[in-house]
Amino acid sequence: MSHPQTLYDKIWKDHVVTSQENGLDLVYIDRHLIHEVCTPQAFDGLRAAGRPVRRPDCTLATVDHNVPTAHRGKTALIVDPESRAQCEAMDRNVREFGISYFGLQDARQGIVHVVGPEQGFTLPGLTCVCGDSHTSTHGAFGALAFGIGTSEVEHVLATQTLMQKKSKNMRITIDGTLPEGVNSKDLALHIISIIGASGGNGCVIEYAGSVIRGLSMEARMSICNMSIEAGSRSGVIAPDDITFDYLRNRPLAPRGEEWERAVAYWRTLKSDEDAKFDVEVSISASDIVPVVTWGTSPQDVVPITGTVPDPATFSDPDRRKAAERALIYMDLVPGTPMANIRLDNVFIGSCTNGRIEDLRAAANIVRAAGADAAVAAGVRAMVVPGSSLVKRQAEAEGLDAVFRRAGFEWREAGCSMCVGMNEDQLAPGKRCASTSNRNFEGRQGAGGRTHLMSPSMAAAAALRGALTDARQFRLSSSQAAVAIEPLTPEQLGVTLALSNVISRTSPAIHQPTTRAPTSSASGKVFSVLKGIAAPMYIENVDTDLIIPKQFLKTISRTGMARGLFYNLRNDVNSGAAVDFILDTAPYDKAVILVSTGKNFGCGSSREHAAWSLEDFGIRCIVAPSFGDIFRNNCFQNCMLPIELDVETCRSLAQDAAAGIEFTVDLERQEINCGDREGSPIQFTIDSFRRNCLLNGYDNIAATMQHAESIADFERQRTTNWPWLDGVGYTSQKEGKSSENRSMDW
Ligand SMILES: CC(C)[C@H](C(=O)O)[C@@H](O)C(=O)O
Ligand code: SF4
Repeated sequence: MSHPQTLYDKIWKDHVVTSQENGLDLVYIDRHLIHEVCTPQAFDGLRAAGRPVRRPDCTLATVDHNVPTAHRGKTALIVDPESRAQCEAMDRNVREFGISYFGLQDARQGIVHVVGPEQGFTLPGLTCVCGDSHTSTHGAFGALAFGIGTSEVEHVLATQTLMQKKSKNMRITIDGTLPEGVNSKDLALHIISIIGASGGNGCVIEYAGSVIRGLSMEARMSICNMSIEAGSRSGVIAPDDITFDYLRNRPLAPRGEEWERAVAYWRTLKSDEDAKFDVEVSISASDIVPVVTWGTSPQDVVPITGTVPDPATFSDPDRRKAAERALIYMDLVPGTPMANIRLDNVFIGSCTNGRIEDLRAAANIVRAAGADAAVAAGVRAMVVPGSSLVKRQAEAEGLDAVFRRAGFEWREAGCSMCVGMNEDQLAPGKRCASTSNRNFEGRQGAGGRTHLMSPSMAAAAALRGALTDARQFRLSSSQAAVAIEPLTPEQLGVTLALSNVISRTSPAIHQPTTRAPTSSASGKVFSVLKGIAAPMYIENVDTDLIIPKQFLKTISRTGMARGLFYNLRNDVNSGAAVDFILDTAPYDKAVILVSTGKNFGCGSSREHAAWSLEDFGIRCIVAPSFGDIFRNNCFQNCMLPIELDVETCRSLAQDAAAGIEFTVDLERQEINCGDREGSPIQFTIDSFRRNCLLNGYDNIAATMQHAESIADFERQRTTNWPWLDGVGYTSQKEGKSSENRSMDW
């Protein structure tokens, strides 16, 4: 009998193109979603090396982070020049490389993680990546979906594969019944508060149990979306009839006989009864209440009926320090009842909670508050649908009217104030109730203060002008929501307004030339690094803190040192430099960073974090643990992330604080400094990564040595899962050849 397997094991096994002796696997990628922030440099890389996109039929593009939400003009009308340049780069790249694209004026445009499922691009059993950390969202379909950095985006565009190390298996089982007024966002935040923001490091989380089985697809997406905030690479939920019902007739889902075949396969995608998980967590649903965050990490969760915690009560010293810092940033005093905290802004939207069910939940609170319900005086409340189709659906149901009547702004689709890369930013010192996923320092705007919560809680907060228990607002039967007519498949594909059809073409596979691994174009290698190390004592240093959003709006890879730790180095209001270790001698020449706090580089997949450190001169980071995507991004840039236990990191930080010079020797895998000579600290790096760094290999060329195996895998894939090939949008606009047709449908 074969070894019992988890769902993750099964998907992984089905996608291994070839296994390396060093424990890494070359994994085939079925679906690649792309957006404008993390791709310009990847396309430039392809162009420079003369490489094509291998599978345009498996790639789908949209614009979301930089788009205005006040209007829907052409790309050329985007006011901010950097935002415009990123969107224009996307317009150009999709055209040049022949990729299906939902541009700014397309009726299907939206946040990449809303668009993929909406179109049936996301399916069970597949591997899905995107240069975005919340790619974990797509795991709700029983897919293995994870975020990657820009170099890996380029790798996938060129090879349709990634060299990956398999993660551990973690299962979180939620049984029982969710109490009334408690929803999937409360559940997601509750989970993170229990396992912590680094609780899922190195793992893929499978969500299981009766509560998960009872959730809608949209609720499951919200939960998988937040997996990254628990430090895990991905979340996954076994597909079932709820999944299949959601997908049936979506524009890119298989049809007819192929649908039947797909469903039969999808039904096998579940963990075997006695499969072993490396980590198991059980949660009782009845323990969960409506929650909000009080601090600057998504793990800082408290019931809305509770009070701001006192850091002195935290036994873990690092946690205590982090809490003290968070309370200063959030301008909160321990013991303050959460429901007494007044607000300036409310943001309802994002890839966590910008779907139709989220907007219905928020609108139901407004309806329940009565005909003269109104946003509290002095509060600015925005509703930003996750996609243009969600917006259209909400308008068909009259939700926009409910919001507008009460004084909410009804906007166009995009990421908006979740990250503030467009005009929608939280002003310094302002406090926002937000349905997004990150309450990091400066996340919604430099100096802004974010409280995370569910859509119903955010709507209730908008009406009261303070954090509020949404259970106060109950719909009477006469106020119950009107009958809901979902958009038809035709509307989802927008075939009436736009003459695109979905066609199954035999996939055009574009092969890059096979080359032996050569030194990377940059010529960078890593062997021995000597120099000053700077200590850092913050837990969960997120990549927003390493480099804030305004520095992601570039289309180049260079000149990013200016953005490094920008909000720690500069006063939020005046922009003037403040004391910061990296601006103080001798640390202004640091080549190594030693973090005593775990989970360094958590959060966003922005490779800009690695680029900015490197541009500053830092090529090695030592920490007790790393965010998975950040760690990979370091390797891609010939930088060395070294994981050591907390005690060793603390002791190295002491040496760093004493200004002692360090030597990091990758060949020997050891760190020497001061009087450690003779008894160096040992570390381990897997042999593949080590070789790449020592020799400065071009990873894409290394992968293309397996060109034959990749082609074999693709042939087998066409036989086993034909629905994964060649499903794409084909423009049938008359008189336009595929070369010169507009991709901005
Ligand atoms: C811009 C992108 C890299 C980023 C992410 O990876 O998450 C963004 O979506 C975010 O939410 O911070
Ligand atoms: S987390 Fe926010 S910024 Fe990132 S993809 Fe989702 S909505 Fe966009």
